[in-house]
Amino acid sequence: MQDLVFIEGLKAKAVIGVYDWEKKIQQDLVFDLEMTHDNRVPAETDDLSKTLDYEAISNFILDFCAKKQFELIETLAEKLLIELADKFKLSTVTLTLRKPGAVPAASAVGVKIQRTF
Ligand SMILES: Nc1nc2c(c(=O)[nH]1)N=C([C@H](O)[C@@H](O)CO)CN2
Repeated sequence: MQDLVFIEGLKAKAVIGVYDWEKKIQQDLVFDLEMTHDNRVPAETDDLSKTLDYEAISNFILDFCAKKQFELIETLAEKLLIELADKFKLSTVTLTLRKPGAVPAASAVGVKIQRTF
C-alpha cells in the first residue's frame, strides 16, 4: 500500500448548483481527500515542510469554496484538484465530494475522481 495523507469529512459552504435558486444560497459540501506521499521523509526529519500539510490544504479548500461558484460539483472537483496540485505539489489524489442536501431521499450524492499530476 502507498503512503497517504488524508482529509476526511471536511465541511465547506459553497454557492453550487444548476438551478436558479441554488445560485442565491450557500449549500453544504463534504470533502474526503487521499493524497499519496512518501511519509518516511517527514518521519525521519520531523519536519512539517517535508509533508503535505493537511491543515493548510483544508484551509485552501474552504477558501476556494467560499470564493468560487460553479454549477456542477464535477467542475468544482476538477478545478480544485488542479489548483491544489499546483500549490502543494501533489502526486496522485483521490477526491470524494458529497453534496449531502441535494437528494433528500439519499444520505449523500456526489462524485469521486482520481488524478495523477
Ligand atoms: N452529476 C451531477 N448531477 C447533478 C448535479 C451535479 O453537480 N452533478 N447537480 C444537480 C443540482 O444542482 C442538484 O444538486 C440540485 O439539488 C443535479 N444533478
